Amino acid sequence: MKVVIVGTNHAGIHAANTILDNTDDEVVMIDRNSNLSYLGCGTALWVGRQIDGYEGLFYTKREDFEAKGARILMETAVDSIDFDKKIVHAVTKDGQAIEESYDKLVLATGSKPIAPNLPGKDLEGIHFLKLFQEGQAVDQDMAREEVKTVAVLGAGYIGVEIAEAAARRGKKVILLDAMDTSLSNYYDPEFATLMDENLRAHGIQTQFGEMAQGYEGEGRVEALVTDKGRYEVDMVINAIGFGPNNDLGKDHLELFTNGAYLVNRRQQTSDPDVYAVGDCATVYSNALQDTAYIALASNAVRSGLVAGFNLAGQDVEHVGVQGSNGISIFEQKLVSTGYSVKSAARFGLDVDYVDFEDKQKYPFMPEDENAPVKIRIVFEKGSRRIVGAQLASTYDMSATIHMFSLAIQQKVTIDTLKLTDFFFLPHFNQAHNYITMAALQAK
Ligand SMILES: Cc1cc2nc3c(=O)[nH]c(=O)nc-3n(C[C@H](O)[C@H](O)[C@H](O)COP(=O)(O)OP(=O)(O)OC[C@H]3O[C@@H](n4cnc5c(N)ncnc54)[C@H](O)[C@@H]3O)c2cc1C
Ligand SMILES: NC(=O)C1=CN([C@@H]2O[C@H](COP(=O)(O)OP(=O)(O)OC[C@H]3O[C@@H](n4cnc5c(N)ncnc54)[C@H](O)[C@@H]3O)[C@@H](O)[C@H]2O)C=CC1
Repeated sequence: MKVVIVGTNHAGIHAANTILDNTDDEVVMIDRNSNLSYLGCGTALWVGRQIDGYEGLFYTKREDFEAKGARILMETAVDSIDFDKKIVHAVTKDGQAIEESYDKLVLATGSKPIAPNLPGKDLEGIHFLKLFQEGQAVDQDMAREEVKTVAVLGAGYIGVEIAEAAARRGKKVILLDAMDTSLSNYYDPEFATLMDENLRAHGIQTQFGEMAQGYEGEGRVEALVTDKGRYEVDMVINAIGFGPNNDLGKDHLELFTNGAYLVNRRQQTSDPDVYAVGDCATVYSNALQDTAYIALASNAVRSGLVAGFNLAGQDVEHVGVQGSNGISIFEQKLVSTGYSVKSAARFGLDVDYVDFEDKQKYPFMPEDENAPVKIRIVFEKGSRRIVGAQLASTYDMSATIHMFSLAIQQKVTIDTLKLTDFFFLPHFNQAHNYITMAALQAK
């Protein structure tokens, strides 16, 4: 069998490795970029000089796939697919048109940053932050002495992380968002405002509840204008979310409401010979118990594995996802899974919640290794199954969210959690720990 994979980043890589490790199939991998496996999560760490450089942000290379027998065509853009004849049409970097036939096709074309369609959008100094090359452009622009003020449009995950990086580079940073807090897609205001205070405490100016209306400047951006003000800036980074890159299959395959390729639990699209994985495809949300779109590397990796196993002849169903995520900015850490109270309402879930706050360890433990942890557990009224959790602390409590992720997946109720056995050792936690104490509040 011949499998063609379009897109060789996280999702495509994991599909390819799974097929190559489990079959003798012919595998052809095609990507328009010159690099593969770039961990975008490291961009802010590198730009903010928290790590030495970008070299470690690539975890595999073309030679690794060639060694396993794959043919890999980089800097080759697929421009169309004949789904009836099962032929992929592409153009190499030298402008040569090529064709690849397939028995099975994997679309792993990822996502595109949403581009604000505002006056002045083509001025110099306005950036996006997805590709490695875009990270390099941001890094180089920030190195310029004249760039003193950086505006970040969108206070989601990318925006907050790059705002921290710009502040660490000594820039004056203005972080703007249409919503009233940062991270509003992931956290309720009681948690998001902790991040907002943290950002402001580190000198970042937050302008929330403002809609950008245009960029101004002569050749290069000089100001960002919103419905509430005009901000003089030397550089702008746009980070208002991702949308699925469905260019190749949108006229042939069934799509989700946002344009993502609709896939079943085996990552198969409406064309049984075409699989879609990663940010270009839908996921099954266990919290919602329905199809959703959640662009995350963690989802890309797992969906690539599922498609790979099925293409290798193993019948594997995706268990679904919770959209578990985390962020660590200066000292503040936030992790969440499933839905917040706010996002549950947006998705039509009728929920209740419990809150608790306590120190991670007993107060007799050294102060510098201890800190308060705030937790919220969200559960569905009626079924009482857990559908979300959020935690905030300066202590690294991040691993706790894995348990909640599994709880949502397995439909654990808030009542089960009340007496669930959690180990206790003073070095780590308290006997009446904040998970138990929060769950016990549920009426
Ligand atoms: C700055 C940043 C930080 C992030 N941090 C995190 C994080 O901490 N945790 C997390 O879970 N997620 C994070 N993400 C999200 C994560 O990077 C994405 O969810 C992930 O990259 C999706 O992987 P993918 O393989 O589906 O798609 P992509 O990474 O978008 O890759 C798609 C590939 O397809 C190729 N392609 C597209 N069209 C064509 C074509 N026509 N012909 C040939 N090739 C094509 C592209 O060149 C690309 O290589 C972050 C993203 C960014 C930008
Ligand atoms: N730590 C992690 O897990 C990370 C995950 N990612 C993922 O990458 C994807 C893209 O990240 P982001 O671009 O940060 O998307 P996002 O969805 O996290 O945030 C987008 C933000 O832009 C705001 N916004 C939307 N339209 C706007 C407008 N017109 N004007 C002002 N603000 C506007 C939204 O309110 C939101 O806060 C997401 O799926 C994210 O989860 C990215 C970085 C880190």
